[in-house]
This record gives sequence, structure tokens and C-alpha cells, in this order.
Amino acid sequence: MSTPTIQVTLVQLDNYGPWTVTPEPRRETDLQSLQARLFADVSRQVGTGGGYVFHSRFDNMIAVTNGLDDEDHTAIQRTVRNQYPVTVSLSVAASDTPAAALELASERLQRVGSAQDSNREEALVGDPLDDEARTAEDVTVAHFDVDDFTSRYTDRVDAFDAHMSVTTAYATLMRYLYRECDALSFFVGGDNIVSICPSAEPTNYQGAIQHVTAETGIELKVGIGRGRTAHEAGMSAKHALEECRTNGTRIERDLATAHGD
Ligand SMILES: Nc1nc2c(ncn2[C@@H]2O[C@H](COP(=O)(O)OP(=O)(O)OP(=O)(O)O)[C@@H](O)[C@H]2O)c(=O)[nH]1
Repeated sequence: MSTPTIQVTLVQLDNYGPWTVTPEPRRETDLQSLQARLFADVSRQVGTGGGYVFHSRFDNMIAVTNGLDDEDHTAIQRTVRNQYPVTVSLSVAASDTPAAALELASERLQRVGSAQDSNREEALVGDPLDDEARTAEDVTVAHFDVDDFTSRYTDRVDAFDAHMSVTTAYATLMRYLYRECDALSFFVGGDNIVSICPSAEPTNYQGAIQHVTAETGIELKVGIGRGRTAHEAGMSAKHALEECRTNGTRIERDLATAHGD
């Protein structure tokens, strides 16, 4: 059987920086609205194929696209082109760790042109995985959640304090998992952080949770799931997180066949 392989797609807006100030600086709320709508559309399309996309910096989005082929990628570019005053370039790469796949995807896109090159429009580089090379364990998702965030923070401290607490925990976890385990972590709202972890080698979840508590005082729990796509692995992770809630545990794995949806 093939080694589990994660497929990542870097989504980058073409020549967006210059556009935001041409012919003069555009209203910030208009840019925010455009970015949010564009992310929502890309998310729906990637999600239909079983992938996950994270908004990252909005002008650069990071997607886990196991199961999405060339046609799916072209369809994303078409949707954006038909609905927005901007276009997107896409770079696909696969590797045994998420960090390595994203590094490769980034290098490929950098090679075909700068993010601010007016001649680079709708580049599509890299090759999606062949279906025969895919396995049921290609994607590992770890869904982290702050323990009792509502009673400890939301209902107790002011909203900005709660926001700072969760983003500090996020930054600490993100750095640890990237440096120690080659995983990519993203804040997805509320008190939730989704990490895309390597399937091919173990991830130190215990170490990550302990590190965040030692650095920030914030206690996390995590559900871990695997699947053929990000969606399958993510659903499996959500079920594992429910097990944490039921059992009062900090780490649960759902290695059984991924739940449908
Ligand atoms: N993106 C995302 N956000 C979620 C999810 N579940 C909860 N949230 C968000 O997280 C906030 C807190 O919810 P919970 O995590 O269930 O609440 P809690 O007080 O931490 O309780 P426990 O998680 O049981 O310890 C909610 O208001 C939502 O904004 C999820 O699966 N995905």
C-alpha cells in the first residue's frame, strides 16, 4: 500500500496588492466584504469535493484537497473569474507531511511568477494525486477545543479578553505543531483550532496540549480523525472530540471508518 500522502493547494489572488490601491486606495470594508465572500465561495467548492480550505491571510488561502482533481481546480478558478474583479492562481502539491506539501506548492507558484506580477493570471501548477495512489489514511485532522471556554471566558471576561486568550492559545499551538510535527494549524472560529497533521508519522498531541497550558494557562482537548479526504478525517475528529466531552478526557482518536457526514 502507498504511504499516506497529503495533498495541499495554495490559493493565491493574482496581483491583489496593486488592485487594492488602483486607481486609489479602496474602502477597507469593501475589501473585507470581497475577501469574506470569496472565501465562502472557495470553501463551498472545495468542500463539495471533500476538501477543507482555511482563509489564512485571505489573499492566500490554504486548502487540503485530497480527492480534488485538475477539473475541480479549474472550476474554482472559473467561479472566481466569473463573479469577482480578481482571479486566483492555484498550486497543488503532495507530500508525506502537510508542511512539506505546502512548501512545495509555494515554491511551484513562486517559480511561475510573483503574487504582484500583472502577467501571472490564473496559473494552475502541480499535479493532483492519482486516484490509485490515494489511501483511506491520507488525511489526519486534529480538532482542538478550549476546555469550558464558555464558562471560563465568554461568560466571565470581556469579549476582547476572550478573543486574546483564544488567539494566544492558537499562536502557541500553531508554532509548536509546525516546528515539532510538520503540522499546519488554523483557527476556525469560537474556541476551535483545526490542525492538519502528518499521517505517516506520530504527532505529539500530549506534548502540544501541555506546552499550550504551560505557556498560556489555557487547557485544550483534541479529537483526532483520519480519512481519505479532509472532510472524512474532520468528521471523524469531531466525533472523537465528542468522546472527550463524554469521557472527560483530553485526547481521543477515532480510527474507525470515517463517518459519512
Ligand atoms: N468552527 C467551529 N466552531 C465551533 C465548533 N463547535 C463549537 N464551535 C464554536 O465554539 C464556541 C464554544 O463552543 P464549545 O466549544 O462547544 O463550548 P465550551 O464552553 O468550550 O464547552 P466544551 O467544548 O464542552 O468544553 C461556540 O460558540 C462556537 O462558536 C465546531 O465544530 N467548529
